[in-house]
Amino acid sequence: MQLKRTKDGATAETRIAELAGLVKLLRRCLTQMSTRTRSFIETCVKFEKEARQQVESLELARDSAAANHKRELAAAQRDAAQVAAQHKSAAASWHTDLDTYKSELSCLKRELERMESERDRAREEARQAVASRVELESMAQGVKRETGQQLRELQVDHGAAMRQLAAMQEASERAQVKLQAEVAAAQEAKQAAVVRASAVEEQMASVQQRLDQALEALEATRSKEQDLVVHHKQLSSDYSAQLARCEAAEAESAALRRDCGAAQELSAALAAECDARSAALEAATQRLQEARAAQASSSQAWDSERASLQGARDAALEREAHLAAEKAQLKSGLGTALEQKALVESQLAATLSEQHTLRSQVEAAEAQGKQGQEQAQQAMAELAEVRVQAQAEAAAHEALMHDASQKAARLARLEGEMEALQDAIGTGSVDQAEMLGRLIRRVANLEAAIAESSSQRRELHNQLVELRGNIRVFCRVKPHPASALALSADGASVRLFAEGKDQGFTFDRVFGPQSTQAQVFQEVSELVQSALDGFKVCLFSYGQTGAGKTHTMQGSKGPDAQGIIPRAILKILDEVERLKEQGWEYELEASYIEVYNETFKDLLADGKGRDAGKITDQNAVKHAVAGGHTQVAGATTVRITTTDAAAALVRKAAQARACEATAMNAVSSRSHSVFMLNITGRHAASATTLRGALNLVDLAGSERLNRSQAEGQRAKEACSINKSLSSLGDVFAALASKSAHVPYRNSKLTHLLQPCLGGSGKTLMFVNVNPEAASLQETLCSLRFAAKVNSCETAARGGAKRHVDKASVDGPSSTTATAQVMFFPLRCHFMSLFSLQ
Ligand SMILES: Nc1ncnc2c1ncn2[C@@H]1O[C@H](COP(=O)(O)OP(=O)(O)OP(=O)(O)O)[C@@H](O)[C@H]1O
Repeated sequence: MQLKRTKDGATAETRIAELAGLVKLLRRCLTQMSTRTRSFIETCVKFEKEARQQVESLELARDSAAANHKRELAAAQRDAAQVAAQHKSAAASWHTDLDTYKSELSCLKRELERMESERDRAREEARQAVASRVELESMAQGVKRETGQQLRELQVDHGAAMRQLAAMQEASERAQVKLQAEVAAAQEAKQAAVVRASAVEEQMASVQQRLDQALEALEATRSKEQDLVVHHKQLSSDYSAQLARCEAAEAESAALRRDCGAAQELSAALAAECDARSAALEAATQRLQEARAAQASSSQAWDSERASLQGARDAALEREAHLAAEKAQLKSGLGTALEQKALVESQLAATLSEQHTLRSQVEAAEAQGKQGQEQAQQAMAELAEVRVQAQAEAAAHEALMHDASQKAARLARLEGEMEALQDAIGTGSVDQAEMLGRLIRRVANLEAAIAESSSQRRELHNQLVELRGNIRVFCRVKPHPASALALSADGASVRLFAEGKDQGFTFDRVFGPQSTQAQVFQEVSELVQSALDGFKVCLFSYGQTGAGKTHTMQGSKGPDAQGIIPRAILKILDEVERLKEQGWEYELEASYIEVYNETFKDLLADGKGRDAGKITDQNAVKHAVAGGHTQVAGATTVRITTTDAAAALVRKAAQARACEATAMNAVSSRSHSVFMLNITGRHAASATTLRGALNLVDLAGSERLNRSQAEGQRAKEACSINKSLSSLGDVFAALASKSAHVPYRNSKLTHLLQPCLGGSGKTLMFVNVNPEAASLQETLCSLRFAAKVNSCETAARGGAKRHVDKASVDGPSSTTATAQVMFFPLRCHFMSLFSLQ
């Protein structure tokens, strides 16, 4: 302006002089400027020194605060855990007690019911037992009575039978004696009768003889009589004849009388004759009379004889009759005696049979008596048994009653306790409710404290991670029998002899050949946790082909051989499950991208072939503003909810990955693969949303072109790989040199990973090295590259940022705020520097 303003009439000399003046002025200005700059630089240096001191003091304060925080957090966690445990244990014990009481009560109730039913049953049984006992007793008494009666009867019967038997025996004996006597008498009588009978028979014989004689005499008499009769008849006939003759004579006498007159004369003559005749008649009459007298006398004699004979006969008959009667009597006596004997015999037999019967009866009675006795004994035994049983039952009943009363008392006591408890619960419901409310409040406070402590833990954890550095480098050495590398004992450095000198490299962690996948993941798990806490996290595996990059990232089959990707997914899913309890809801969206020849390829796309899943859009990478998620347009996004789904996704991607044979590694990955997991966590209670991302990158081999002898397509791949790796190196270099411009867009890979690589992300790089002597140069290159990355400090640009959205008016999360406050002075200082520039 001064130079432009040319004064009128100014000459060259004046203008030179003027310019000289201006130059002087400028020199003065410059001098002043340099003085001021110097002083400013000095001030800056001073200020920086102060700032450093301040930072140091702040760091100290922060450390102490962090330590305090940690201590407080630990104490709070302990307190919270203690209180939670106390609460839990108190609630659990209270619930357990209550449950125990309830179960005990229900148990006791059940037991009581059972016992009551048992008691009722026992009562019923006891009643039945008593009734049966009474019945049995009555039965026993009846039996006893009956038995006694029977016994008595039997005894009486027995006695009577015995008496009867004795009497009968006596009677039978008597009867026997009598019978014997009678028999003897009968025999005697029989003998006598026989004698008498013989005598009678003799008599009878004699009588018979006499009778016969008499009969004979009678016969004779009869014959005589007949003779007499005949004689008489003769006489009678004679008499009649004589009478006839008399009559005739009388007729003749009359005739004679007449003739007597005539015959008187003649009578006289005839008188004379009559006389003669009368005299003859008289004589005949006389004779007749005499005959008659003789007859009369003979008849008298005969009559007497007859009478005597009749009498004799009658006597004999009488005697015979008497004898017959006697005989009959004797016979009847004999028959009677025989009958009596038979009777007696039958009586005897009957008596004997009766005796036998009686004996058998007696025996039966005795047997019955014995049986009765046995029965009685049995009944007595039964009775005793029944008594014992009844006593036992009574005792059992008593015991049951006692038990029941005890249990009833226990139940009553428990019911009382229960009532008391219920009263306590009822009356203390207010206290209980208060207590419960207090407990709930305490639990809520504790949960809040836990949430707070959890967020503090996150903050502290991230501070810790930040303190360790937002770009960290781990070295992993592949196992090899002839290792050209020497690992230090501290596990943080590695040494190798190359280019004529011993060279050492220090990293955040060095994993030896023996280190396992689990140990490796253990070290990176905090970064995975950071992704869940809302950070953009990126993990690389870098190294020459065959150095173990895929092994580290992907691993192989089997739980022990699994690499970081499957383990990270597992951890995240576990954490998501665990955080659900704290009210966090997480959403996991995964993509698997391949960067091949500077072109994106969707590894989850369906279809086969070279161009399958190829993303032609050059602006496919979309970084959302305000900490949102990065998306690759056209790439498949899969929502992960289970480990199986994640495993299937990883498998699919691994199959789709472009693997081509090279001279160095038969399955060498000629592309970079990026497993992108966008994590969104929402906490409804605190209206918080976290947006984290986990990018797990398996880089292509970093070997030099000539070594892999790649040609054509392989050479193009190698160029592309080298380009993207060198771009990655450039980004790290820019970050390391705190360059204003970081060339993220120089490669697709760095562009994709920009949010993680930048100051607000967290990066971990694995440098995988093959310790074989042949790979020494490549190993040296890899280690040098890793060492450069390790020297980067992205925290100087504001540190890692947690991407938290809060619906409340609190503004950004405390973590972010802390991180910003912590680095504010430095940033201001550099900002002012940049403004001056
Ligand atoms: N730490 C290790 N322990 C055991 N085996 C290993 C280890 N590292 C690598 N390997 C084995 O070495 C071989 C090559 O490893 P890997 O495929 O992981 O190499 P890479 O670096 O991914 O190679 P490229 O870049 O060509 O894909 C594999 O068989 C793998 O199992």
